[in-house]
Amino acid sequence: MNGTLTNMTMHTMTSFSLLAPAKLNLFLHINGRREDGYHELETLFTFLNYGDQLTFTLSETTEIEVTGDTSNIPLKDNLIYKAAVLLQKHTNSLFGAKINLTKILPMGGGVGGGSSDAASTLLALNKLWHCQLSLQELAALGVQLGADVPVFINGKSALAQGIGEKLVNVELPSKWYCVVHPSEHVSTAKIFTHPDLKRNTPKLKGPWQQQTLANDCEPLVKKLCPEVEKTLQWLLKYAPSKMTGTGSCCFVEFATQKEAQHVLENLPHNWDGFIASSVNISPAHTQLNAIH
Ligand SMILES: C[C@@](CO)(OP(=O)(O)O)[C@H](O)COP(=O)(O)OP(=O)(O)OC[C@H]1O[C@@H](n2ccc(N)nc2=O)[C@H](O)[C@@H]1O
Ligand SMILES: Nc1ncnc2c1ncn2[C@@H]1O[C@H](COP(=O)(O)OP(=O)(O)O)[C@@H](O)[C@H]1O
Repeated sequence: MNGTLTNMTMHTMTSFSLLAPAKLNLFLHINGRREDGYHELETLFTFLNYGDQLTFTLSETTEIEVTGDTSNIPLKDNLIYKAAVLLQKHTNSLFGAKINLTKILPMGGGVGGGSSDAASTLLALNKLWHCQLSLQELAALGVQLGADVPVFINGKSALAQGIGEKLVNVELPSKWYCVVHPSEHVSTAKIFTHPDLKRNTPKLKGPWQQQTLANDCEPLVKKLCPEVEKTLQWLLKYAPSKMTGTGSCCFVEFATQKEAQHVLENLPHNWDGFIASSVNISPAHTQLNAIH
């Protein structure tokens, strides 16, 4: 077969799917409030092999269409749509896209669902529209959509500072997590603007592995959301329990899937939950690298 480039039809992908993985904050320290009202953080991000499913199809018009589990979010407020429009304007792209969302992650759960959707949209359309922006350029766009969009664009477990955009990659051992979502939505903005939030934790001195670590949002969220307090208490029967981000999701960590599954099987009926293993490389990046 004559394999020279000139005789080959370049098969460019015009439709593919990407995961928008969940993230966990294995600890979250708040060092202080900045001039712009955002907070200086020190937090450890890892990804889970579990998340929303997004399908992207190239369209010859400039229209951006979002279908599927858009629930009650107006199109203009959907972070998927906002990400697509942001990239389209930034690159003066003449293409559009049809994007379908299968929502798996709880909204406002502290697992980064909306931010991850936005990041996977930027990563996918960068490839679909042949924009060829670097990850740094995409992260600089992404941070305009949310403070934890950059970590999903970067796609590696990371120690983060700044508002969550200054990243140092880390290698963590893979673990199994049981993540529980008490039926309460916690607004990230409400927690960060609350007067009782602990926001004076000093920066870590030395390796994080040798320090006392916590989620500084936990005491306030436990006070405001009794269901979160109950969830953390209930999970303690199995392992040390933590809340991720500003909540409301809480999690316990195990070495094996069997242990995580056991907790899930005993979950009280009014709580949702899932189990997943952690990965240092975002599954969205793994999938993207397999698309030619
Ligand atoms: C707290 C973290 C920890 O990973 O995750 P979640 O709990 O949201 O999952 C993130 O920093 C959240 O990132 P994200 O959810 O994108 O927040 P954004 O939409 O950017 O910000 C929502 C609001 O939270 C506050 N905010 C957020 C991040 C930050 N470093 N300081 C802040 O003060 C601001 O009041 C902002 O208006
Ligand atoms: N595609 C989306 N998926 C989830 N949330 C979205 C989306 N688009 C906009 N949002 C809004 O973003 C907010 C935060 O979403 P999310 O990132 O899931 O929270 P968290 O970071 O706490 O996990 C939600 O209140 C929701 O209204």
